[in-house]
Amino acid sequence: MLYLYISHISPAHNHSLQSHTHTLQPSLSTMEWKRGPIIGRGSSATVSVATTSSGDLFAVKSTDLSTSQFLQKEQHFLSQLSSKNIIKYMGFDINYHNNKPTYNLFMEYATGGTISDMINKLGGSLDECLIRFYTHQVLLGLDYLHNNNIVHCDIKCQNLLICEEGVKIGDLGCAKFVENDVGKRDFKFSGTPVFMAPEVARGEEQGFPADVWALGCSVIEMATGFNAWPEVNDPVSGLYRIGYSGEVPEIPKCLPEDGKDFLAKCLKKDAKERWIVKELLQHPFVRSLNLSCETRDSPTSILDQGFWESLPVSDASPVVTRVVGFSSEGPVERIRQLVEATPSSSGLPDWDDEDEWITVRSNRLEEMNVECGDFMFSDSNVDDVEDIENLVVDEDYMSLEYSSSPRVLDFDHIIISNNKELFCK
Ligand SMILES: Nc1ncnc2c1ncn2[C@@H]1O[C@H](COP(=O)(O)OP(=O)(O)OP(=O)(O)O)[C@@H](O)[C@H]1O
Repeated sequence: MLYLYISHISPAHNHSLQSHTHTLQPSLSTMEWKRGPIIGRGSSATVSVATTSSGDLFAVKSTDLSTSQFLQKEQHFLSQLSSKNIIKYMGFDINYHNNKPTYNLFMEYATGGTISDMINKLGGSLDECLIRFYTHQVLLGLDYLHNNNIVHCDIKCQNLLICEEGVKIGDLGCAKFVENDVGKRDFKFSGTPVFMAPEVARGEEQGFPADVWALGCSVIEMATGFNAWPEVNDPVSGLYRIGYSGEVPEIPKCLPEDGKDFLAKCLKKDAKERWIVKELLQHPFVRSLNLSCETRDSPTSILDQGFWESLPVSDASPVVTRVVGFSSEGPVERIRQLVEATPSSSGLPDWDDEDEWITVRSNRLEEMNVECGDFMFSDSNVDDVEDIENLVVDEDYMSLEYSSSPRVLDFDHIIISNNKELFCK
């Protein structure tokens, strides 16, 4: 395995948590933890890998306390859920980061990144078998949520996380209990415009069928590498088109017949005609998974070693962003409000300005050699690393090959993922 994370923690910026710890889970509430490199950014928060003092990795999703309503909502939902297809909750706390009160949500670290990352890694689209497999896993997660009366409201490949046991649904910041909307004229709706179902774009309702539509859009992204409405450039015209044009997204020709049929069932314009998750779980597209895929040589299972190689850190802001609105205004005013609710106005801190982290992923550092106490990098992109104190590496790093002229670096503290400390200067 080839993950490599280097955190650059100068003594002045060492944010082990001592203050305001309110975690629900004793495992993290009583332990210090250390924030590592940023592994993802969304419109409402920044996600970093983190490590406990015993070297266990987890993910921490953080934002300013003052703008943490989505994160607190996510905590509320995640803390009540337990499913192998929903990202596992591990607690939360509030601490000071850059002298600002910061809300941190702890969850399991999805070592494989997101399905979006996987699409990029595999050259812009996924193999048919992988699509079947991932779709099945997402359906299982949705089935669990819907059985618990929860609509996710923001299903998209960027929120589908690849863990060792399979795909798990993440980012429950937009989720809601469905009965809360019954009879309300001013229900809140949220999500990402190009994944929104027509009834959501029109501000009518956002129930279980909206998650099914978004799953259909996600399958299109898995198959083509593009969102379901590739010609849509801005959310205003996008929401008009989705809500009022009567069009449905184009079904990718590259999908097999059962895949096309599956999508047709997900992308019914009329929410009442759309198949529900339980029906889709019986659809041949996901039912035939084992028959058609098990014997293939290609890496169709996420358990294949190759799939666990490092994925690039997602630097780009999301292509399409989360929006929130109310249905009581007319569509024009509502859509205008949605556009104004883009990340730049979300209050998300500019974590780019932080200087305490250097993020290095293994795909930039494959040429590396390890000697006792020293690490050598041949990657000229690694700059300003003299003060690195802490290195977290997964197993097997010793087998990495080194070539070309290396730079030699010293580290004070080295941890590998099986919790053994190897070398200390
Ligand atoms: N548990 C995790 N393990 C690994 N990576 C994660 C995890 N959670 C989130 N990420 C990464 O961080 C990114 C942002 O996370 P998330 O979507 O939860 O943030 P957000 O602010 O709620 O985003 P959105 O723009 O959808 O509202 C994800 O796309 C993913 O790349």
